[in-house]
Amino acid sequence: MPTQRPAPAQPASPDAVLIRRTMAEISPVADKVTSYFYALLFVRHPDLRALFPAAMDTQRDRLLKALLTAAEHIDNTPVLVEYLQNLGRGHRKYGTRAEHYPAVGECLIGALSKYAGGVWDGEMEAAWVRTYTTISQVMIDAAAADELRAPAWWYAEVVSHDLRTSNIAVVTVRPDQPYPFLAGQYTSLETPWWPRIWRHYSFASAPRSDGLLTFHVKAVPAGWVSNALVHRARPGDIIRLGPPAGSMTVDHTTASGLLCVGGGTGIAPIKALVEDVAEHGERRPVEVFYGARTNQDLYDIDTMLRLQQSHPWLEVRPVVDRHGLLQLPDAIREYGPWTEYDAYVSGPPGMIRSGVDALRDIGIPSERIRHDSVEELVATGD
Ligand SMILES: NC(=O)C1=CN([C@@H]2O[C@H](COP(=O)(O)OP(=O)(O)OC[C@H]3O[C@@H](n4cnc5c(N)ncnc54)[C@H](O)[C@@H]3O)[C@@H](O)[C@H]2O)C=CC1
Repeated sequence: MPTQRPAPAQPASPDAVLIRRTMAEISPVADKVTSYFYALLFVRHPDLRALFPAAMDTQRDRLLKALLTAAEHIDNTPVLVEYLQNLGRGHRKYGTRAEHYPAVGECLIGALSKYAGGVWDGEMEAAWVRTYTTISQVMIDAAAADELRAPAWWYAEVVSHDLRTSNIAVVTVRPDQPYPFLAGQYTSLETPWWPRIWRHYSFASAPRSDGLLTFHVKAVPAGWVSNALVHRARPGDIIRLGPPAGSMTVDHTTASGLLCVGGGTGIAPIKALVEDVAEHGERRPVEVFYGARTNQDLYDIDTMLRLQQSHPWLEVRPVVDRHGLLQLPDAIREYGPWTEYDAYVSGPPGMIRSGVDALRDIGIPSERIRHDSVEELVATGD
């Protein structure tokens, strides 16, 4: 998930125009395109079925969505290349190999040509072939480069499980081999109970000398992985981890302050960023706004206040919603000025959206606002 970048000023390329025309045509029938795409893929290439989860409903449209997002933003090269490299590296854990890409491309084009029949012609097909070839080559190259330096996945043993509220757990694991990452990044995680279903979680601590990794997990309704991690996982269980990803990391080349906004379990990477600044001993001002729906939802406030006690440069402000009214963006506006700060925003998508708007309104330029969330970021870079 790249951080935000300004949109390129150039007009759309001819291929991008054709790609977008296809997208406009298929958007009312996107579900049908997805079903047909997977049907084609599994009928023509039954060996690929084993790379996907037994029940396809939860991530049925993830592959197609990622492909279409990438295709749509084909002109926004820096954002796209970073996104695709990440995607290519991340695909190693599924067992994806270079020879699988043409099969997927052929079924993608098969599904698009069927449902975009009204506008589909040779020129459009050629645009998709070129675009898909570029996308897959970036992913294949990134995976090949990663193979030389990192495993496709890590096993990790749960060493502690701390149920903080009825639906939030702090889970600590020990990877089977060194796991290099940066504070502010996230990983993908698979539990033994739902094979091949992977979910993203941020590291809740900066890298530690004992090599342990901690995650904050909230069980969400119908969240298979999150419910298993909160209600079922126990010390001794073995999970799998994908590679680290994300660029919401601290820029140690500047001395600017950090304005951190964390909502709910989105506080996890913010805590890691605070520890990172502490370890670098830079004494930069760090202001944390920690938002939650209720007092009880501030499940990590004790840790954050302890950090504040040990670090005079750190200010932690809990912000609890009032009568169901969301408070976080307003709270940021009340303080400041923030012109000398870099901003870090982490939490639910709606909070990121309104948080980023609030930060821009008070004069923080987009390039100084960092947050995770692939689709939104690619979209704002549009
Ligand atoms: N577990 C992890 O490592 C990480 C989780 N996340 C994401 O953080 C989210 C956490 O969810 P919950 O704890 O259930 O959060 P929540 O729904 O309880 O909300 C947390 C805070 O965000 C505010 N908020 C929510 N929606 C808002 C909106 N539309 N506009 C303004 N403010 C809004 C709330 O007022 C509250 O202060 C999830 O979406 C998760 O994917 C993000 C980064 C890391």
